[in-house]
Amino acid sequence: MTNFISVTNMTKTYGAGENAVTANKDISFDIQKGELTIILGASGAGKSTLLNILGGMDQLTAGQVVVNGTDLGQLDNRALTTYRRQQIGFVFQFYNLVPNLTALENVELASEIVNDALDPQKVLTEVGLGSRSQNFPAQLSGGEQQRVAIARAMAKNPDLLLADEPTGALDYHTGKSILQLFQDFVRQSGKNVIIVTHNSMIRPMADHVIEIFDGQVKTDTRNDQPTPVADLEW
Ligand SMILES: Nc1ncnc2c1ncn2[C@@H]1O[C@H](COP(=O)(O)OP(=O)(O)OP(=O)(O)O)[C@@H](O)[C@H]1O
Repeated sequence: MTNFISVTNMTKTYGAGENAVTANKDISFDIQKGELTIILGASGAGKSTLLNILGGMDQLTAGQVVVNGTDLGQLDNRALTTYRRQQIGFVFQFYNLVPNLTALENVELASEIVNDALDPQKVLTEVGLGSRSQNFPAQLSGGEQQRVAIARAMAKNPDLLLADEPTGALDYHTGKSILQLFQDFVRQSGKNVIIVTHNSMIRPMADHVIEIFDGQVKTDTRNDQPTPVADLEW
């Protein structure tokens, strides 16, 4: 197995002097190719900070982060932008769709900025929204909007899909169907998904769970036999 991601003694501090906040402290872990990884932790533990660094949205303060052979600490802003564009798909808690564009146009927006994009209509069909492509976000339920957001992230054909509390605004059953989509995507594409959550009940669905407490790695556990989302109850 090859390491797809290596994080070594990574520290992220916001601000300076008396006001400095160290959100990630000396974090180390590896992630293998094709893994569904869950980063687990309470509010304020430093999960989003870690995800933002992996996604090139923020720069680390110390240590090393290598994603798919790219040493993120060595990239200037311009190179980080290219990295974000070409290699990363993001899914957020509140979907972040453009309200005056249709579902299809929202997905096209992402596919247009990369070289090897997938067909937007096809991807919408894959997430179960093939017949809703002409609807605007306000005409879709929360779960459907999140499916559009996932289609938008997947259409870029990224090596790494990052999701920050993707079911945080959804009810139990809708949330479960969204998690199923991520698990299917990993199994079918062999690509990597990292889900950040505070919900420890979903940990059995992952291949790998990294628990963050107070900015540090508390536990790092691999799961040889992850549970299909359909069999999970919480
Ligand atoms: N841009 C920033 N400037 C200053 N402090 C920040 C910034 N971003 C995060 N922090 C601080 O870093 C710490 C970790 O925040 P982070 O958002 O990573 O936690 P989290 O585990 O994702 O929490 P939540 O689940 O509530 O989003 C917090 O104390 C937060 O206030």
